[in-house]
Amino acid sequence: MKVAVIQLAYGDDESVAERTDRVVALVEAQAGHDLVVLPELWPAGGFDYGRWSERAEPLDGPVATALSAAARRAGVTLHGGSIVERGTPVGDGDHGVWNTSLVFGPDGTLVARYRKIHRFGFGEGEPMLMDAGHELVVLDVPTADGPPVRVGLSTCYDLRFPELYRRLLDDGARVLVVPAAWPMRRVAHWTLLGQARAVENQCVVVQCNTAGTHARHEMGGHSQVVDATGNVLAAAGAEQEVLSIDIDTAAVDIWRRDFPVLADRRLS
Ligand SMILES: NC(=O)CCC(=O)C(=O)O
Repeated sequence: MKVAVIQLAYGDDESVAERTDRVVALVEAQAGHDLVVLPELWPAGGFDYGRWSERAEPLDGPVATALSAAARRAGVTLHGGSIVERGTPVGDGDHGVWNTSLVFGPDGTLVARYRKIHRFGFGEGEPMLMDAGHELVVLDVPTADGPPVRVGLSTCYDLRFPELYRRLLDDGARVLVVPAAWPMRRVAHWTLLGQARAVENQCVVVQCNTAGTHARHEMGGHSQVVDATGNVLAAAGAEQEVLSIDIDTAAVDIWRRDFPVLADRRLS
C-alpha cells in the first residue's frame, strides 16, 4: 500500500482559499499512491480557536469540494485531515460543530467521515466550541497491487486514549491513521505514543502532523509511519515535508501470526 503523508506548514497570513490551492497542488502531486494523508484542521488552523467559527463549513463546503476534486484528479484515496464541520446540532445545548475528518475515494466520493471523539483543550478550544464525536470509523482502502486494506481513523489527542485503538483493532483495522496539530513542546509524546499504539495493537500507524507556527503555537512536525513491530519506517523533520512509503501490509499478518500476543488478551 503506497502512502503519502503531507506534513503541511502554515502560519497566520494565508487565506483559507490560498491554503486550499496549495494543498490541492500537493495532493495532486501524489498521484500513484493508494492513500494520501493531510493534517488535522489545516483549513481553519489547529490552534486558531478564534477563527474556527468563521471558517466552519458543511460537508459539501468549499474545502470538501476542492478535496474531492483533488482525490479524483490524483486517483487516490484522500484522508483530508480534518475541517471544522458545521451541521445540525444533535442535542439541546450542542454546537452543531465538530472536528471532522473526511476521506474521499479515488473517484472523489466521500467514503468516510470521522468526528473526533476526544476533544483537546481542557475547557478551552475544542471542549468549549465543538461537540464530541461518538462513532468509530474503520474503512477499506483500495490498493493498486493487492486487496483493500482496513484502516481505522482517529485524530490527534485521540492518540492518548489506547481504548479507542483497541476498538478499531476489534473492528479489523490493520492500519491506523492519525492526522494532528500537535505542538513542538510535546512532540516526544507524539512519536512515543504512535509507536506504543503500533506495538500494542500490532498495527501500522500513519501519523501526519502539522509544521510551522500559527496562533502563537509552534507545531511539532515529526510525522511518522511505524510498522506493526514498532519500527519507524519513515520520519519527517520539523519543516514542511512529504513522506512517501510503500507499506507491506502482509507483514502485519505475519507478525501477528509469529508473535500472537493479541490472542492472549483476557479483558475486553
Ligand atoms: N489538537 C490536539 O488534539 C492537540 C493534542 C495535544 O497537543 C496533546 O495531546 O498533547
